[in-house]
Amino acid sequence: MKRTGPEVVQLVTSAQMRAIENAAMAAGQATGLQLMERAGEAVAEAVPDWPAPRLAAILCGPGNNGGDGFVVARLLAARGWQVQVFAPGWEAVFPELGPPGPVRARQGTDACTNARRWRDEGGSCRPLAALAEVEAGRILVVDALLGIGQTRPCDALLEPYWRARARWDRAGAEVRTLSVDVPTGFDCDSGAALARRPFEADLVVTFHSEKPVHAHLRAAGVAVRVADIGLGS
Ligand SMILES: NC(=O)C1=CN([C@@H]2O[C@H](COP(=O)(O)OP(=O)(O)OC[C@H]3O[C@@H](n4cnc5c(N)ncnc54)[C@H](OP(=O)(O)O)[C@@H]3O)[C@@H](O)[C@H]2O)[C@@H](O)CC1
Ligand SMILES: [K+]
Repeated sequence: MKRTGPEVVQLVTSAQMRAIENAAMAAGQATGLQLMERAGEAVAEAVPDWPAPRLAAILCGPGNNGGDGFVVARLLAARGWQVQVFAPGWEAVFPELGPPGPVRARQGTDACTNARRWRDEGGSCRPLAALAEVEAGRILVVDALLGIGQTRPCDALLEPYWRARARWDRAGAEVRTLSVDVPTGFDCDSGAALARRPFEADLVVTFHSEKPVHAHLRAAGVAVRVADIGLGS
């Protein structure tokens, strides 16, 4: 019997990932918007085809990780999913979110372009606190709150999710969880927790290469999928 050694995975840090993306964009290989679209497509492809009724609760943060989430929202809605987007910091694009809070999305980004596209195609957003109103049923939670850009504690962003999750679990809801790139609450490069209770993903879809955090997650039994978004090897 042929013996095989442990799988060797090439890990890429957040800074290396940004350099790879910037080099591809500078070389005209892809625009940031195209990379974001491919990232969102890869996540949407990883979503299981659940029978209806099924709700995708998509949590979109203020940066480009949130931008990936808006792409996923659009693609899942086109696939017939009921979609609700919860988007802290996006009050400038979605007035229904009410007055601005402490988290603010930056304007003029690729994430902003995708937030506007979601709005222009008829999508709306709700504040994170409204997660508590989601009826317990078959729920897919897509965590696009924070990705490789997270460097500081984020308990305030996760608290509404954990409160809603406790209620869903008590009511016997069928909940699955998917994180875009990096589960919210983890430092990408050290794998250290940035929250008392980081997001717990059944599946993480990351792009181009695994980052150090993914080795920690895989060791803990989390499924990690690496998607090719056309950045070369
Ligand atoms: N072309 C590309 O680059 C591609 C990127 N892609 C995707 O982009 C992701 C990286 O995007 P990113 O760099 O915008 O970082 P991200 O993780 O969204 O967070 C930064 C934002 O969050 C904020 N923030 C941070 N901590 C916070 C906290 N505790 N609580 C509250 N807010 C907090 C922070 O705010 P600030 O620090 O400015 O106050 C900033 O606004 C990457 O993971 C991948 O998913 C793909 O589409 C492929 C192409
Ligand atoms: K995430």
